[in-house]
Amino acid sequence: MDIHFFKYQGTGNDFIIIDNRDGKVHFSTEQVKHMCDRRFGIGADGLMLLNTREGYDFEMKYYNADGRESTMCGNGGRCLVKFAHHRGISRNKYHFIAIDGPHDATIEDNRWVHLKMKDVDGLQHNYTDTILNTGSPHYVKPVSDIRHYDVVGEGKAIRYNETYAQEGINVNFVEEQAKGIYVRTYERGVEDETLSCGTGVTASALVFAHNENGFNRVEIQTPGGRLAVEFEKKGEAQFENIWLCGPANFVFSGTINID
Ligand SMILES: N[C@@H](CCC[C@H](N)C(=O)O)C(=O)O
Repeated sequence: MDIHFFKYQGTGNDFIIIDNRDGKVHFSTEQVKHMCDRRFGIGADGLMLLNTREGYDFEMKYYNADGRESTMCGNGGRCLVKFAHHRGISRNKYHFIAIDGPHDATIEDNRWVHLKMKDVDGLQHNYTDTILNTGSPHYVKPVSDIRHYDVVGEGKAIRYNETYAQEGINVNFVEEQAKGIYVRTYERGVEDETLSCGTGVTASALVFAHNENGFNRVEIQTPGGRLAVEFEKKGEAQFENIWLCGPANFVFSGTINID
């Protein structure tokens, strides 16, 4: 079977996207894993289907590079909005459905995509570390000298410890900078460091705000580029009106045979 695909990236978190508005595509875990493979396939951190859904502009279906359907992907959501726009779904404000519920999004000056994330209520603490869910589960750990930090080794140790081994967790390492925070993420389902993780930088920004009262916009630097997270802090561990903002770009398109 030949599959026509589009490749997008948001701050270096890269995705294969397929327009499945005719509902013809149903992939197995092995097929998704093969397409995401960087040597034998197209190469990507994840794959998304743009499906139709009554009452919404579209439905987002997301798979990790390991081939399994997963929870919300923030950078993926931003890329899918740009893709929808490029495919002629033109809106001032997009309203789509993902696995964690409805999302709104806008495209600013044809460049940055602003994506509204689900409300967050409840942070768990483990000494200086914080665990929270921003659509996907995240572990946030403050570190120093982040550019030389062993993200893969330390990320794996947390992701595979006995608390998280079964369900998995994404692990974010965060260092405060003169302006905002620097975040590096070990991603579940990719089982490696990615250049950026949208739900991860959202989680890190909320933790940063949680520790440092008063912020409502956090500037974020990741290895793949710059993002920002805006939000309203409603209570000690309650956040609403959370927006993940950053670039999302088309890279290339093509056809792959997956027989
Ligand atoms: N890259 C993503 C997160 C994708 C889901 C994650 N790997 C998981 O399984 O929880 C993002 O930008 O949020």
